[in-house]
Amino acid sequence: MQSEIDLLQGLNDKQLQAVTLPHISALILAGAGSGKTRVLTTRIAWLIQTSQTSPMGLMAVTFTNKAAKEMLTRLTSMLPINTRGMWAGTFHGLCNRMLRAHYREAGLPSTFQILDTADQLSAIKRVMKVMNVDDEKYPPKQAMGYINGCKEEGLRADAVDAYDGHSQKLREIYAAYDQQCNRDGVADFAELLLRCYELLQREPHIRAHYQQRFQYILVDEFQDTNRLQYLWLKLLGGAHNSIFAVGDDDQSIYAFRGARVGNMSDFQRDFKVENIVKLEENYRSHSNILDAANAIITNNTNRLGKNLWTSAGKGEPIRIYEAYNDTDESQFIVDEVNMLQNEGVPLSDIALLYRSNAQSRILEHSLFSANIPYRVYGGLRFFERAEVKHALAYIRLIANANDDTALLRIINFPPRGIGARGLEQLQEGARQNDCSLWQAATNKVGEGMLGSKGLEGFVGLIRHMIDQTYGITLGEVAEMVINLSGLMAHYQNDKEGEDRVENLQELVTAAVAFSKQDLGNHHNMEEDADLMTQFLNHASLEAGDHQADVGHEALQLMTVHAAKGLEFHSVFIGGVEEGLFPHEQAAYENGGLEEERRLMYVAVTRARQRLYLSYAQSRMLHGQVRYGIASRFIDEIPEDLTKRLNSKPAAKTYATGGQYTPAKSTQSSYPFKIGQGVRHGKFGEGVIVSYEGNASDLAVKVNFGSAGLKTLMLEYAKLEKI
Ligand SMILES: Nc1ncnc2c1ncn2[C@@H]1O[C@H](COP(=O)(O)OP(=O)(O)OP(=O)(O)O)[C@@H](O)[C@H]1O
Ligand SMILES: [Mg+2]
Repeated sequence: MQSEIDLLQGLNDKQLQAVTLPHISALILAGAGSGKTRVLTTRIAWLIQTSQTSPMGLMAVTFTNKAAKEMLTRLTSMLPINTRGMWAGTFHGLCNRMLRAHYREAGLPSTFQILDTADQLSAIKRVMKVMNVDDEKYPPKQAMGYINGCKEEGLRADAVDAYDGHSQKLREIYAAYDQQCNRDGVADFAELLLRCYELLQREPHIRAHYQQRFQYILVDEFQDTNRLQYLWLKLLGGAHNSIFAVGDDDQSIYAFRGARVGNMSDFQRDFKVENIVKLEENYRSHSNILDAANAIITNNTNRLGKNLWTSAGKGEPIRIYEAYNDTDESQFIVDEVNMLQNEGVPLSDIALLYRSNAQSRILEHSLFSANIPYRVYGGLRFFERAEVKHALAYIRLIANANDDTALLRIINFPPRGIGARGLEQLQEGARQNDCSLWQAATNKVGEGMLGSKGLEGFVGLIRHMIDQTYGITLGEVAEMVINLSGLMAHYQNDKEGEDRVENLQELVTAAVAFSKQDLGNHHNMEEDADLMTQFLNHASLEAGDHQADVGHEALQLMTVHAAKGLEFHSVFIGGVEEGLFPHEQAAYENGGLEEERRLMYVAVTRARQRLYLSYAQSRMLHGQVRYGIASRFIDEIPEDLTKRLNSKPAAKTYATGGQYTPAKSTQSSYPFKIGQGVRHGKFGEGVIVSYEGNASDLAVKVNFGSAGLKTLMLEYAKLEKI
C-alpha cells in the first residue's frame, strides 16, 4: 500500500490545501488545466486512505460516464480499493440508481424504462396527436424544449406560470405527456432528476438515509449544473454542509440546457462557503496556448476573474491555416495528422474539434479516404443506430409490453402488413379503454376481429418471445430477438445492410459482455429478470461509452461541448469562421456571444503541445456554398503567439470590397463527367468520383475497384475515357 506522502506528492501548495480541506463545504474555483479534476480525485483517495470515510460513504458527481470511469481508474491506481458499487457517476446515472432502489415510493414500476431524446420526441408527438394540437403552431421539438426546461427548473405542469394562450397550450401538453409517461411506466432524462428530487423531498426517511450515508459529496464541472441539479445537491448535502465543488465559470457552456453559473454564487451564499481555493498554475499547456486562451476570454465581461500561468515555457506557436475551401481544410488536417503520426504522436492523443456536429461529415470523408482510423466521440453512437434501437425495442417489449414507444417503433418493422389505418384503430382502442397499445392489441386479437392478420402475428410473436426468454441468458435473449423478429433477415436482404447486420451481431456481443462484466457469468433470466432492465438502461444511459473506450488507436473527433475536461497532445479546431464559430445563432441570443467565447476557451485549452486553428474561404453548408471570413476569436489572439500557414495562393482572388470570391472552376472545365469510366496506366479501369481543387491544380478522385480510391492530379494522371 502506498503511503500518504506518495498520494499527496507532486501537488502544489494550493492543490494540497484543497485536497486536505476539513469536512465542510468548499469551492475550488480555477481555470482550465489547473488540476481541478486531479484535486477532486486525490481528495477522494486521501479521505479513504486516512479513514475519514469509506468508498461507500461518499458520492462523486461528474459530467460524463467516461469521466466517472476515468476517475475510478485513477482511484484504483492510487489506492488498492474496490471501487465497485461506489456512487460515482453523472447526475442522471445517480438519480436512476436511487429511483431503482425506491421505485415504489417514486411511483414507478420496478422495470421502468428510460426514454432517450428521440423516444421522448415521438412520445410527445403522440400526445399532441391525441390532443389534436396543430404541430405547425406547436412544433413538437419546441414542446419538448419547454417540458425539459420546466423540469430542469423543478416545475411540474401545475406549478408553471402560463400567461397567454400559447403557453397554456404548452402546459397542457406537458401535463398530458406526464400522464402518458406515468401510465407507460417510462421516464425521460429530465424526469430522472425531477422525480428523484421529489422523492427525496417527500420521503424524509429516504432523504435521511442518503444524507447519513454520503458524508462527503464531490462535484466536478460545477459551473454547468442546472437549477434542479443544484437543488438536488442541496437536499443531499445541505444537512452536513459537506459539498466539495470544483468548477470554472469561464467554462460554463451548457446554458442552452439550463446550466446556471449563478449556482456558484448561490452555493457560496447558501452554504456560507468560506473555503474558496483558487488554483492558478496550469499544468496542461505551454504558455503560447495559455496566453491565447487568456487573451480570448478577457473579452468577456461577466467573469469571476482568475489568473492562469504556467512554468512550461512558450512552446510552439499556434498554427493558423486559411484554406480556400472545406475540402482543402480537411486535406490540410489529414496531412498534418500524418505528419504528427510520423513524429510519434499517437492518434488517440490528437483531437479534431468542431462547433457543430454537421461539420464532422467532410472530415470523416477525408479521413476515411486517407485510411486514418478515427472515432466520432459523442456522435451517432452504437446504441443510437436505428437497427440497434429496433432490436432493443423488442427487448423492451419483452421486459414491459406496455411500453408504447417501443411498440410503435417495431410493430410494423420489419414490415408485417400493419398499416397506418390499423395503427390508428389500435390507438383509438387504447384511448377508449385508457390502456396501453399492447393491451389494445391483445384485446383486438382476442375478439378475433377480421382483417388483423398482421396484428395477430405480431401479438403471437411477442408472446412467443416472452415465453422463450425464461431460462436463457441475456446474450441468448439478444440473439433470439434479432432472429425471431426478422430483423436479421431483413438487413441481410438489404444490399447496404452489411454494417447493420454487424451492428446487430455486435449487440449480442454487448449483451454477453454486459452480463459477464456486471453480474458474473452464470445468470439466466429466471435468476435475474432484472438483468434485462439493467442492460436496457445501460444502453440508454451509457450510449457510446464503451465504443469510445475500445483500445484501438484512433483519431478523436468531437464537438467542443464533448471535449470538456479532456486533453490531447495536439488539437485541431476547424471552421473557425464567423457564423460557424461563433455560431450565427449566438448573435440573436442574450449572452450568446459570451457563451461562444467560453466554448472557444474550452476548445483552445484542450491542447497540451500543439494547437491548429483553421478556417475556409468557402464551404458547402446545408447544400449551399457559403463564403466565410476568419472568426473574431482568431483576431483576439495576439499575433506574436501565432504562425500563419497559408493556403495555396493560386486559389485566392479578391473582389472589390475585400470580399472573397472563389476561383472559378465550373463544371464545364472538367474533362470528365462524374460517373464517367476511365482507364489509368497503373490502376486499370475506374470511375470518376469527384473533383478537388481548382483549374490550376485540379485533382480528381477515381474509384479503381479493387485498387481502391485514388486522388490523382489530373494534369499528370493521363486518364482515358472508356
Ligand atoms: N501538481 C501537478 N503536477 C503535475 N501535473 C499536474 C499537477 N496538477 C495537475 N496536473 C496535470 O495537469 C493536467 C490538467 O489537470 P486536470 O485535468 O485535473 O485539470 P482541470 O482543472 O480539471 O482542467 P479542466 O478545466 O479542463 O477540466 C492533467 O494532465 C494533470 O495530470
Ligand atoms: Mg477537469
